This record gives sequence, structure tokens and C-alpha cells, in this order.
Amino acid sequence: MATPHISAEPGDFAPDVLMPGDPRRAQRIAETVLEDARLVSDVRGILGYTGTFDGRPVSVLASGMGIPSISIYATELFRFYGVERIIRIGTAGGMAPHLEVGDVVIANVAHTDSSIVGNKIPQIHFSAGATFSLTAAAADAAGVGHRKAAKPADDAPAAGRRRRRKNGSVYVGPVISSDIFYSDRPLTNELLVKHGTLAVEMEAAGLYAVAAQEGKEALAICTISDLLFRDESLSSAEREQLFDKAVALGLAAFANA
Ligand SMILES: O=P(O)(O)O[C@H]1O[C@H](CO)[C@@H](O)[C@H]1O
Ligand SMILES: O=c1cc[nH]c(=O)[nH]1
Repeated sequence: MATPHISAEPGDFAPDVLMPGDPRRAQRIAETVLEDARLVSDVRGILGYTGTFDGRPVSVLASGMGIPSISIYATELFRFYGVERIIRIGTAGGMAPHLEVGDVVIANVAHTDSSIVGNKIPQIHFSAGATFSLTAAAADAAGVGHRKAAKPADDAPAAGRRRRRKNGSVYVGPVISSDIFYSDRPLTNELLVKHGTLAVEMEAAGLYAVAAQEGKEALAICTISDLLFRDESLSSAEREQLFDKAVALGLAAFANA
């Protein structure tokens, strides 16, 4: 029983699915992290695989870019393939000044400018939140615990700040899931940072809204691929390959939540 966008048969997907945006990142995760991975869907080049990790069945399916795209794949997996939990393995632009390229953000909530999510329930500003148990398990696996991650003092010199910490720090906090990649809204970005937003990406809020609607579970774990307020970014090849820590946290969350 294929759906319009997934060619797999019932039972082909595991209840737990890792979901990167990029189909080539999905293929790399399947080939380098999962055991005995087999291709279960390739409609539109959106590759889906099922294998095992530490003896537990796990699938990986790309979402494509943006809330409409991830909403289609998440809905079809939850509604027609028995999927219970989806963890997005994304990239994101760092907004908060203490973030560095290579850091990881566990998105406990996702603000959005998307009307699909914002207007989901008439007259209500829908709150797009991750599943608590997955968030807590991912944070525990990262050693972040449930306390706010330590930030460098505001008056520390920038170079000193960078020397005192390693790339690959993990933070738990809000992201903005925007419909606009090439955004020209400096005031909006400044206000989002003032309100504690860590990073910008394009899918988490849509995934959380679909999970809420379908009564399922979801989380987004994003690796910082570029910095909005500093001239630093990864190439497309690096964005395809930089997922190790996020995948490890996602798999730990599936195992321990
Ligand atoms: O790397 P992925 O997971 O696709 O995530 C980010 O990258 C894309 C934009 O380049 C958007 O999908 C954004 O959310
Ligand atoms: O949506 C995104 C993803 C990565 N980097 C950005 O600046 N925006």
C-alpha cells in the first residue's frame, strides 16, 4: 500500500525514524550508522532506508526542505506506516552569539512564521513543542541535563571565549522554523535572539504540529552549519556529512526515552 509520496509496503518502516532534510544525508546515515540497511522508498529521490542500530529497528527517510514537505512525509509515516517517533536530523543557522559552527541544538520548541502551523487552530497561536521524553533523553545523552547550558560571560573577549570551548557543544532551546531561507528581516532576527532563540531552520515546527495532530512523538536535533551574524559557513558537502553527534543523540533518545 504505497502513498502518493512513499513507495514502501506496510511494515517496511520501523516505529522510529530519523529524518534529515537532505536525501544524500539519509543515504549516508543508512550506510554508515545502520546495520543491514535496505532501501524501502525512493519516490522523487526522497530516499528511505530501514536497518538496525544496537539490535533495534530504525528507519531513515529524508524530509526535503520546508514545512510543506516535512508535513507530507511525517503525516504519511505516522498515519499509514505505523511510525511512532520521528527525530529530525537537521542543519540550522546559528543566531545566538555563543553558538559556533558544529554546535548542536536540541529544539525543545519551534517558533514559526508559517501560516500552516500558526493558523492550525482558528483564533489560536499554536505552540509547536517537541515531545518531552525524547527531548530529555537527548539532553541527558549530551550531558546537558535539564539545566540551562552554561553561556560564556557577556564581557569575555570573543577570542578568549572561543579558546575556552570546543565546537560540538550541545544546547537545548528554541529555534525558529522559517518559510524563508533568504530572509531580509534584521529586526525580526534581532528580536528572536532577544527572546532566547538559538537558531533558524525550516521544518521543526511543522514536524511538531503534525506529531501533535496525529498523537505521535517528535524532536528536532540540528547541527549549526552557518552563523547568521558572522561570516562562517559550511559547504554543501560538509552539510551532507556533519551529522554524527546529532544522530548519536537521536539514537540515544530512541533507546532511552
Ligand atoms: O539540512 P536540512 O535538514 O535540510 O535543514 C536546513 O537546510 C535547508 C536549507 O538549506 C532547510 O531544510 C533547513 O531546515
Ligand atoms: O534554514 C537554515 C538552515 C541553515 N542555515 C540557515 O541559515 N538557515
